[in-house]
Amino acid sequence: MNLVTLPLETPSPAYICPFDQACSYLEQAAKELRMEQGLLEVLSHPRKVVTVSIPVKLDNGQVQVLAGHRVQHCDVLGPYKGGTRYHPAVTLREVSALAMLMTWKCALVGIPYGGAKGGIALDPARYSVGELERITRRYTSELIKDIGPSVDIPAPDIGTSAREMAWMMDTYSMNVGHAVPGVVTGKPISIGGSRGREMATGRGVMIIVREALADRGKTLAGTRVVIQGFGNVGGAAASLLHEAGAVVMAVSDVSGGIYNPNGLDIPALKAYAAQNHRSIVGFPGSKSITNTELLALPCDVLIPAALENQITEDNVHEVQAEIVAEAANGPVTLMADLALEARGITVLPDILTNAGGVVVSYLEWVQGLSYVFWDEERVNREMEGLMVHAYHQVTKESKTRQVPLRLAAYTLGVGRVAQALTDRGLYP
Ligand SMILES: NC(=O)C1=CN([C@@H]2O[C@H](COP(=O)(O)OP(=O)(O)OC[C@H]3O[C@@H](n4cnc5c(N)ncnc54)[C@H](OP(=O)(O)O)[C@@H]3O)[C@@H](O)[C@H]2O)C=CC1
Ligand SMILES: O=C(O)CCC(=O)C(=O)O
Repeated sequence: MNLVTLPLETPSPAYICPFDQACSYLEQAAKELRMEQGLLEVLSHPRKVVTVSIPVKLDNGQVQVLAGHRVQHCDVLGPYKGGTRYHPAVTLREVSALAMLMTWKCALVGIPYGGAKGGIALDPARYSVGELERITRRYTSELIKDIGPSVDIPAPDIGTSAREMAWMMDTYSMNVGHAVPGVVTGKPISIGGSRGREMATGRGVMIIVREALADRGKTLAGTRVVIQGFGNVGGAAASLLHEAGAVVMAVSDVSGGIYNPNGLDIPALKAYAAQNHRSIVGFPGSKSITNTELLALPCDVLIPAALENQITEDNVHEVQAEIVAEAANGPVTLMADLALEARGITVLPDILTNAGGVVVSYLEWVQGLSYVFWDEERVNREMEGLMVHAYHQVTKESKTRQVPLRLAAYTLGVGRVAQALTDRGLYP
């Protein structure tokens, strides 16, 4: 069998490779499942890796060539599914790690998808809207044979939103000659997007945190929460937790954090951020803090909702939370994960905690394929049902196997994919 092997990157001394970490978690699950070595080998490699050059004419007339990736990890359960990231730190190994997480995430929550992820190494803040549109359209054209509603379905991730999904859908549709809403999810409602998708990942985070608190005999009301990241996921989680009575004491974006021990007025903060070019620093009644200080604040629930590798061996001893809820993908490193466990701090793993986004993407795809669109209340109800069910399966698995929640989530997700591979005869 010819397996795709990823090129090595030149690491800085502090570099923690997300793909190596993803493989380590897979290996732990494989050991727990007593998986055969050959099957582990298959699951450790993405099925397909596409890297494209994206030439773009900038507004000043110069031409720049960007690198774009789409990694398809495994499609045994259904079409590949996963977001598209625009961020300067995007690399092929990062995208490959995120694609692998998507495979386990979809299997864990029981939706018929495989895992994929895409990304372009760029800082969207440095490009005009016109430039971003040209970049997105060219990236989509380059991937035209690799995506499609029954092949691979992109969605938003860091640095992208409904706007980019509309450009992707339009470019794909122009190429095939008719409208194909199902080629992306997270698109605007006017072209077949789902009600509830924009808030879905944050809503899922709120639901999982609520369930974890309930297991401890607690409720969201009065729970002290700290959130790193105030974008699609962190912003929605902050709003919904605030609405549910939690005290959101601190939030941050790339420029830094703000803190008020009595709780931030999240609706007022959103209005302030919208007027202030989306930055939150300087919000009246709050104290400015760094992202490093934010992660060390005493609180009940710490929610990293920005990038990977934020809680590491270097700062894990500073964490003063009872629960760390991974809203971002991979925000806690492998070593930090072990240290948190040793200190009795519960980690709600990313493949469970942030799955609300892909669940509503699935509901969007189902609505589009059936040409029947639901109200937001129904979308939220269906999503909540799947998330709560997955949470209880993970906690049960954790008790049965006597393993932390992450390993329990992995054994469920990886186990289902391995079973499907075996049943389909793809792994004789
Ligand atoms: N969107 C989705 O549906 C899903 C997203 N996720 C994951 O959630 C995470 C966040 O994604 P999303 O909210 O969509 O992305 P966004 O681009 O909408 O928001 C990212 C947020 O993180 C902030 N940020 C960026 N860099 C840093 C940093 N170094 N320190 C602190 N904050 C920083 C950004 O600040 P600023 O705005 O100032 O740049 C912004 O507030 C990612 O890990 C993503 O993979 C997981 C599941 C689904
Ligand atoms: O909604 C989707 O399809 C993908 C969401 C995503 O990228 C993620 O869960 O990390």
